[in-house]
Amino acid sequence: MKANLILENGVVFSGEAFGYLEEAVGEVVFNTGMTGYQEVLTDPSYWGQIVTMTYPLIGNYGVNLEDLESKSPKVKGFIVKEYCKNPSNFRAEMNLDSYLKQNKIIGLENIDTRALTKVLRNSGTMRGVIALGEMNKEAVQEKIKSFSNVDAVKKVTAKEKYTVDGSGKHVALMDFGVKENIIRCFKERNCKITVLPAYTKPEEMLNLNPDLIFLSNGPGDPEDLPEIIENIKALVGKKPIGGICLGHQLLALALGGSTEKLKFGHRGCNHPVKDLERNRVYITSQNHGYVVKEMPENMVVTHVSLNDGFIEGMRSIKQRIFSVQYHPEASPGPIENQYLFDEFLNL
Ligand SMILES: NC(=O)CC[C@H](N)C(=O)O
Repeated sequence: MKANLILENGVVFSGEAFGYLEEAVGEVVFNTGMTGYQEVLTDPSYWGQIVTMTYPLIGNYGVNLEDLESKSPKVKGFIVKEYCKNPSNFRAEMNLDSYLKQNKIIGLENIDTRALTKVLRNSGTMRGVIALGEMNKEAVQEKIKSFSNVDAVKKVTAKEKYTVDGSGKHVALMDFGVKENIIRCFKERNCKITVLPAYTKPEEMLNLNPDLIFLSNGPGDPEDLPEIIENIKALVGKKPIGGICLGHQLLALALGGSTEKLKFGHRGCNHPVKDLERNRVYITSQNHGYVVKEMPENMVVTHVSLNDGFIEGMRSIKQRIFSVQYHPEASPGPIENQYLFDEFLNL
């Protein structure tokens, strides 16, 4: 079925719909990973976003039900140059089309994803609509204007607290839309993990008497979460705190720093980052549209992006706080950054 991606600035890309045939509106972003589409689809940080992959053939190893970062796909729509109809892999349980159909997510193929990516890089991330058939300009603008992602964290956080058993250190993990592999990485280190809903009060966190408070990744703009920022302020100095991505941004805001929106974000598994403490460069997995702009007082920068120089990590030895903007848990991407989970636990 013919379908169009219509961007906020009026640019239209025509292709064919696959997956679940229902119109979608969201923020259009690109991911430069060559592989890892299952992990991208199910990463809750993509809530509210239509993701386009720059790699031209997606779906060739199919979909299994093991490599998921949450129970279901979280993207609003998925755009590819070509999706593979006949995957070949011993773990494949279905193809991408069936997976998207089952989960009510629209796909769009035969799009010149390189041209689309160039538009987003030149003009910046913008909202867009995947429309089935024609849609007039007014209707598009109407849909785009009414789109909001401020409640994203509420939609993806755990509804209730739950525990993952372990005999080692106790991690109280605030779930803003946590990726499963973060939990797996703590599990591999024998941790007991208590996963708590995003709006859990600081007293309840402290009553657990954890060894580490951990702030997860998650969707949306960190500045849309003032109540959570206040809750984090009440935890600072009382327990060691670690954070990844949204967790890192919220920590920066709670400590008096600021964040800003990047022109087109960092999304992919091939982003070079320099660890300034080790004087080494690592290739990292990333998915962020916001970044820490002004550092909080008393925090030092530990990691920087070698693509554009933005802050990728920060630490306070005195307050036992350490957080990174990128994804040391990988999934998808290189696993060489998982040493940071030991650093979180060393806090
Ligand atoms: N992966 C994340 O936690 C993303 C954080 C935030 N939503 C951003 O886009 O910057």
